[in-house]
Amino acid sequence: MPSIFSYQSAEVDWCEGNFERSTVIAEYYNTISNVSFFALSPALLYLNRQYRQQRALPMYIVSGLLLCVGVFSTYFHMTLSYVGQLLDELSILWTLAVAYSFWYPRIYFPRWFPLSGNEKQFFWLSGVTTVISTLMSFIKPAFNAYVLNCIAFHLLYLTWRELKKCNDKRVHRMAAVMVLWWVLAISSWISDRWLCGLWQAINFPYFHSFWHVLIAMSLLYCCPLVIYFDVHYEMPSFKPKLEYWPSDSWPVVVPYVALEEPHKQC
Ligand SMILES: CCCCCCCC/C=C\CCCCCCCC(=O)N[C@@H](CO)[C@H](O)/C=C/CCCCCCCCCCCCC
Ligand SMILES: [Ca+2]
Ligand SMILES: [Zn+2]
Repeated sequence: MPSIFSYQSAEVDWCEGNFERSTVIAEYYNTISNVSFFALSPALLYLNRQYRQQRALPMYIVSGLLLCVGVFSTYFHMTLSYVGQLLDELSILWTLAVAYSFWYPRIYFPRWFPLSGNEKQFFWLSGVTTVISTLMSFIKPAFNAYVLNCIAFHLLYLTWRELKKCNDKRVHRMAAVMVLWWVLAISSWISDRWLCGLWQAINFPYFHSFWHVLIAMSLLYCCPLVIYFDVHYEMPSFKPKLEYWPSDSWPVVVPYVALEEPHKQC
C-alpha cells in the first residue's frame, strides 16, 4: 500500500499528463501556474496599504493564508500525493473560514443569531463549522473540491444583495469583472474535470493551469470589493474609493481601495 506522501497517491489526477516535462514535477504547468497566488498576497497588501493600516491583523492573516494556498497547491500538483490534496483543500477551506469570520457583514447574520457580542459568536460558529468540515475532508477529499466551489455561489449572492443597495458605478463595474473572471475560472475547472478525454484528443490538457490564473484574477477583484463594503459598514470615518493601479487609463490595471474623508455613497 503506497504511503499518503507518495507520488500519485491522491484521489484525483488532473488532465495534464504526468512527468511529461520533468522527472520530479508530476504536472508541470499546473505546478508553475501557482505563481499567481504568490503574486496575489503582496499585491493586496501593498495596494490596499491605507486599509491595511486600519485592519492589519485580518489583512496579514488572510494574505498569509493565500500564500499557504499557493504553497500547498504547488506541492499537490508537483507530487499528486494524498497529503498534498488534503493540504491544498484544507488551506482553501481555512482561508475562506477566516475571511468569513473577519468580513461577513453583520446585517447578514441569521435572524436567530443572538445580537449581543455577535462578532465573537460568529467567529466561534465559523471555527466550529470549519473544524467539522476539516474532519469530514479526510473522508472524501475529491467531493470536497465541489463543495468548496459552491461557496463562490454564496459570495455571488452576497455581492448581488450589496449591489442592489449601491449606486457607485465603479463598484458595479468591479463586481462585473470579478464575475467574468470567475465564470472563465470555473468553466476551466469543470472542463478539466469532465472533458479531459476531449482535451487530450486535441493535445491541449491545460485547463486546470488556466483555472489557477483565472481564480487568482477573480480574487484580485473580489478582495477590493470585500474591503470596500467593510469600510462602508464598519469604518464610518472613512469613505472608500475603488481605484486602479497604476492608473485608470492603462490597458492592464490592478484594482484597490483608497480611503478618503467621510461621505457615504451607498
Ligand atoms: C480582503 C480580503 C478578502 C479575501 C477573501 C477571499 C478568500 C478566498 C479564499 C480562498 C480562495 C482560494 C481559491 C484558490 C484555489 C487554488 C488551489 C486549487 O486549484 N485547488 C484545486 C486542486 O488543485 C481544487 O480542486 C480546487 C477546489 C475549489 C476551490 C474553490 C474556491 C472558491 C473560492 C471562491 C473565490 C470567489 C471569487 C469570486 C466569486 C464570485
Ligand atoms: Ca495528471
Ligand atoms: Zn490546482
